[in-house]
Amino acid sequence: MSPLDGRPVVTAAQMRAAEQLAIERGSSVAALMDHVGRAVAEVVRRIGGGGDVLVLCGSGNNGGDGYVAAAALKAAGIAVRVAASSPPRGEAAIAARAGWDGAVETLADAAPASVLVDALFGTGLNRALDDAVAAPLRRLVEGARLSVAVDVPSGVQADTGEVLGPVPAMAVTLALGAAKPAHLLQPAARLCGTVRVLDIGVTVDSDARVIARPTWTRPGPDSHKFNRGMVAVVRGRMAGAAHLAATAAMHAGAGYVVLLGASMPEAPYALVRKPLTDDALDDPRIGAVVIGPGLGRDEGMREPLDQALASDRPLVIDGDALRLLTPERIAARGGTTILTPHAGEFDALFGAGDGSKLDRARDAATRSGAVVVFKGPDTVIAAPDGRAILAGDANDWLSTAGTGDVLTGAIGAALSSGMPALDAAAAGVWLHGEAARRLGAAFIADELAVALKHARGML
Ligand SMILES: NC(=O)C1=CN([C@@H]2O[C@H](COP(=O)(O)OP(=O)(O)OC[C@H]3O[C@@H](n4cnc5c(N)ncnc54)[C@H](OP(=O)(O)O)[C@@H]3O)[C@@H](O)[C@H]2O)[C@@H](O)CC1
Ligand SMILES: Nc1ncnc2c1ncn2[C@@H]1O[C@H](COP(=O)(O)OP(=O)(O)O)[C@@H](O)[C@H]1O
Ligand SMILES: [K+]
Repeated sequence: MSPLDGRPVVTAAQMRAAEQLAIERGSSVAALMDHVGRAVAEVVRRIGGGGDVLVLCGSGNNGGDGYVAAAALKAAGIAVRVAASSPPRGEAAIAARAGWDGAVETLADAAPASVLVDALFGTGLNRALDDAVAAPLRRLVEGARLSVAVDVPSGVQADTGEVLGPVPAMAVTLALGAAKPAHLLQPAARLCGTVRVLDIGVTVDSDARVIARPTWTRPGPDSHKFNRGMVAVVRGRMAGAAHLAATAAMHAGAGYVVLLGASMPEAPYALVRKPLTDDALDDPRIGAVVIGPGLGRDEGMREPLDQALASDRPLVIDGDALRLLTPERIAARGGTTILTPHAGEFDALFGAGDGSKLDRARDAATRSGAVVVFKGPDTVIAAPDGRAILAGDANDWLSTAGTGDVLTGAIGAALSSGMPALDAAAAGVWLHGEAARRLGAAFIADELAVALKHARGML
């Protein structure tokens, strides 16, 4: 469990609005900066192991935080130096600089220290780092035993997770007041190291949150196979993919899983096999229909897809099925739908588009009226009402064939248990991520499908 779990995720503009509200209620930029700088100093003192500290300060308020932190560290008896990229500009940052009574070195001349604090640029970064900043930053991070970024690593675009230039990876990032998208979205998230949210005395709220351990009830004395959740998986051209999704649904805890479009009994015998008929899809006990894994993109596959869309059952649509649809067609369906595209499927369905992965997922959810699980090394789950859930730090070993099919099955199991669509999508993503974390390295999708049961057992 990460300390970020369930925390709000805010953009730079939302953070500025929250800060503005705090200011209207009697605080000031200077007071907030003082609070932040002292809080940063306290963390650096605790994790710095008594080593000497070098604080790098930029021209904006991020730099202001750095000057306050340096003064507080010095007052606490720590050996600390400051180097700046350029002089402070805003009123609060100028006042913070005035509160630092030591020398200010240039970045080019500064020697490394055992602890580096990066307070060059935060949410105000508006262009790539110059070489004159990027090169010394890299040298000083490489020369430090521990590197700590204030708010975001300098060079990272807080809202989009883009990395503007050759930005070095930090060991720790202290997110001020709330997580920002860059703490979860790649490629920036990898450069943040361990992220901790520092309380800065500002109340933030957001309709975007970090994924958290789901609430997913365990079977009880009243449970039977149908009320645990019944999942129907539609088989297509590549039977293995539907099989993986079905196995995943079973190990995610569904009570009854049926593979539609298959008839011969074969192991696992717990998986029921039936022909795909309208009747089979309209079984009112079905809590989720899963279609798409290995379906095939040829015209012949439109018929089973049409059958699934016409059913009034909650639907999880993945893989090839996404290539045969349009957002308008999905929206016209009504009812509960979850889409699980990877980047290629997303672009094909919704267009390449601008904006962050979070913006694009939200836009896709609005257009399709569906919950969209935009997968990848980071996963963004968005609902048509604007709510979003971000999952970072996935196990990169998930980048192997069939793991998406496993995710689809896990989401199907959660949806069939009666969870609302956004919660079900998040529960599936969490379970999938946790199973992958437990498996470690070089696992295959078949093992991942089985390992879901260990993650499910934790809930
Ligand atoms: N608001 C508040 O109440 C509080 C905010 N807080 C803190 O403030 C941070 C946000 O501060 P901020 O908005 O001043 O922006 P910041 O990230 O310091 O840098 C912007 C400056 O850098 C410049 N610049 C940009 N890109 C550049 C580049 N590549 N290379 C070179 N220069 C570049 C740009 O100037 P320009 O050159 O564009 O005129 C601008 O002057 C936030 O992350 C948090 O740490 C806390 O103290 C709590 C209270
Ligand atoms: N580094 C990574 N690269 C690609 N996918 C990743 C990575 N880390 C995690 N994943 C996850 O692995 C799964 C891959 O799904 P997908 O691309 O649909 O595979 P398949 O179609 O073979 O089943 C998704 O859940 C995705 O979020
Ligand atoms: K920074």
